[in-house]
Amino acid sequence: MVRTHALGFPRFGAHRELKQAVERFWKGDLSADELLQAGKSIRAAHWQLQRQAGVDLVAANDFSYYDHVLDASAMLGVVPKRFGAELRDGRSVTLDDYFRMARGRSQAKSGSAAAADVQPCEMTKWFDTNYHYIVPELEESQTFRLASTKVLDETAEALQLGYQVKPVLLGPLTYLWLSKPCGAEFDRLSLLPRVLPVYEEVLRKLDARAEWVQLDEPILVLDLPPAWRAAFSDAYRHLDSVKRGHKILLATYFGAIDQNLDTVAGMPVDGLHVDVVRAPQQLSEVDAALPAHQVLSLGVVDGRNVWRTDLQAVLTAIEPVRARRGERLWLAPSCSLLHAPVDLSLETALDAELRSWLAFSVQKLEEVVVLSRALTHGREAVAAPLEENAQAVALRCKSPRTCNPQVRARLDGVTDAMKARPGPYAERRQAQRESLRLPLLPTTTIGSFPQTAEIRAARRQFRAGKITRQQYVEAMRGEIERVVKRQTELGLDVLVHGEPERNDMVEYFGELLDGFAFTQHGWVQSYGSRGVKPPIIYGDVSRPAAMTVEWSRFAQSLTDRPMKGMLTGPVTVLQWSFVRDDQPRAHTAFQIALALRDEVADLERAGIRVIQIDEPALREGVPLKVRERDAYLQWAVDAFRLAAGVAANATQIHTHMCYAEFNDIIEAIAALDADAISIESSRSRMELLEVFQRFEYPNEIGPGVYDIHSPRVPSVEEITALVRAAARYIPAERLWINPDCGLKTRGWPEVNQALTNMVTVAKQMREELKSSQA
Ligand code: MET
Ligand SMILES: [Zn+2]
Repeated sequence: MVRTHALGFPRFGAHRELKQAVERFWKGDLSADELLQAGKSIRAAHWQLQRQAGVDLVAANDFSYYDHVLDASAMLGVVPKRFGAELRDGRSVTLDDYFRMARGRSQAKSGSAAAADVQPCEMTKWFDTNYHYIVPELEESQTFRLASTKVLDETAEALQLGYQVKPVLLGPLTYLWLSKPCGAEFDRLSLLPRVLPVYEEVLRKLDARAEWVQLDEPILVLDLPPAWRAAFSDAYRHLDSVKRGHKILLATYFGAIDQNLDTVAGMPVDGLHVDVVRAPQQLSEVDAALPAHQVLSLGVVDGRNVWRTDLQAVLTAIEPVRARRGERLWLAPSCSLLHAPVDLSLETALDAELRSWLAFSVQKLEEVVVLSRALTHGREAVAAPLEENAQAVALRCKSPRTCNPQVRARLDGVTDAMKARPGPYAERRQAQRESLRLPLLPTTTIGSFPQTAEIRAARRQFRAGKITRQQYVEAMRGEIERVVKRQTELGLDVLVHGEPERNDMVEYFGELLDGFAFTQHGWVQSYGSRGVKPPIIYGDVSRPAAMTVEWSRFAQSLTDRPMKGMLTGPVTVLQWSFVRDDQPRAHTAFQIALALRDEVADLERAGIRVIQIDEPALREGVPLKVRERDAYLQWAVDAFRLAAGVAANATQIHTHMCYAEFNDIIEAIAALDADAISIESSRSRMELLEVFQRFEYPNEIGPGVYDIHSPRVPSVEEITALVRAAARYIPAERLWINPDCGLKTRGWPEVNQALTNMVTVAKQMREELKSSQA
């Protein structure tokens, strides 16, 4: 028999039951007991779904009330000082401690410590996914102790319900790698000997009926420093020597093990899981290197995307492995299904053809089970499902809906000249000065203004057919008028229309482009209780009609000041969607770029003189492997340039980036050749300034001076200090003053105050500069 298992299942629930429960708990509408009860029934439901799909081993401890890395911190007793000293020695981490670390507060019981605000732990992206984890903060003198029994409890729970269960833990090396030092830098690897005893204790206490324990070490697909590689062997040798009865499955995913293979193959673990969707080339290598007595678990179904697997192709690739390895071959999705929606059968609005191309978590597990039966009993044993699968795969391949000959022809005709503006920056700058007549240190915002309850209500009513399109458009125009008037009163220099008509910066464009589909329930967790519903790009992308021009034209008609057109860039649209897997990502990015290029041209024709193309996701697309980075940056930059290249010299192209550190890709950012960039900096101020010290950014730049992730209003003094600091590295003639990001999540009172302060600073500094020049 070829065993099947899941590395992890989505936690949210198909109807986001967990999100609702957790948020009600935070509000105080649910007690801790009720929340725990909700968690229990969600876990039971998910195990049930896995069993129904036919999987042999279900996962436990893949569930989380917020984040699995935070769960690991709780297990190891890693609680930074500011969350309470008494936690350091002795007591277990409670639900309140846990949520305070995650978000600065727990339940809103007024007056209690749980409600008091404290600086939460930082959040950052989990490898190259859109999932954000809570970064562990470690001290050089850090001690560890078993401070949460979650993994033991959830394993017991699954056993009690009669499941064959495989508890999942974040591995010790990956845990240390993902952490950051609190305070001075030190070698996190030095903490390994202190972490291991807690893992040891967990292994000792885990119910022996859970035969296999999965330890996730995704850092094994990174280019690891030699010391880390060496530490792996030591750590796992140690765990192997202390474990009693359990077997360890070491799980890697998101890429090839590459140069870490020698290390991995020599480790005394009982099994290894590898991702052969992202890295099919490693299959034969790993199979050859791994000793025959070890289990090889192959991740053959894409855990990161929504397409059905070509089952026959997979079988052809893995049948030889089965012949060699026998019972010691296992099958699973490539990684945890955390990154995939739950169940396709809930999608009743998708057309039948498109649906037949897709597989969500439940369907992916069913695919794994069919593959296992084919290997165990021969392909004939599953002839019907294989045939049905082959037909769907073939139909998708042939479907005219995936291929638009005009788009392909246009892509073939793209020239280098199309990826460059007509003139160099110096020439453009001159032309733009004459056309825009902006003051020194111009002020602007990033695009969105608060999405008020009225705006959201109007959109809901329109979608539900309760108001007409005309009424909806009138409501949005009213909002645009208000926002333009407000900006004029505030004295901003380059205005925006406020994006009231956009629910989401990618969805808005996806809905207006051909080649995109949308789901009703295709949620994936983004962080904590937040989810996103990424569009599905299934076909060649084209733009049937202008997408933003009427809104921008209307907004510009209300003012003499320049109105910024506002587009989402090709790489961001790509990154935040489920992308087709039947052509290179770069091709899809270029198709989106061509559609945006037409939009840029149309905006220009409509009299828009400043156009911003947002690329907040440019950084997160950077591949995990160093050797793949240049190729990515090349096409990502090219896609942006293809979209922007059509603009005349006098049209000012802006871009915007946030959500990440940009130090290591600053050259690529400069290569975008945008006339101006606004970039998040108020949270990572020092780092950004360091970059400017090292690298002279050639065009105009607006480092954010207002942290829009917080309700705090920055004072005139704070903003002044930030602008002065930036002016040390960037000549004032090339400096803009703007917030970190869009204002859509903020409230009007704070926005009014913060922007008033921002404009005050700009005016004061202009006077200062004038008198110093005089
Ligand atoms: C995540 S970047 C957001 C940019 C967008 N223009 C906005 O202002 O909301
Ligand atoms: Zn942003």
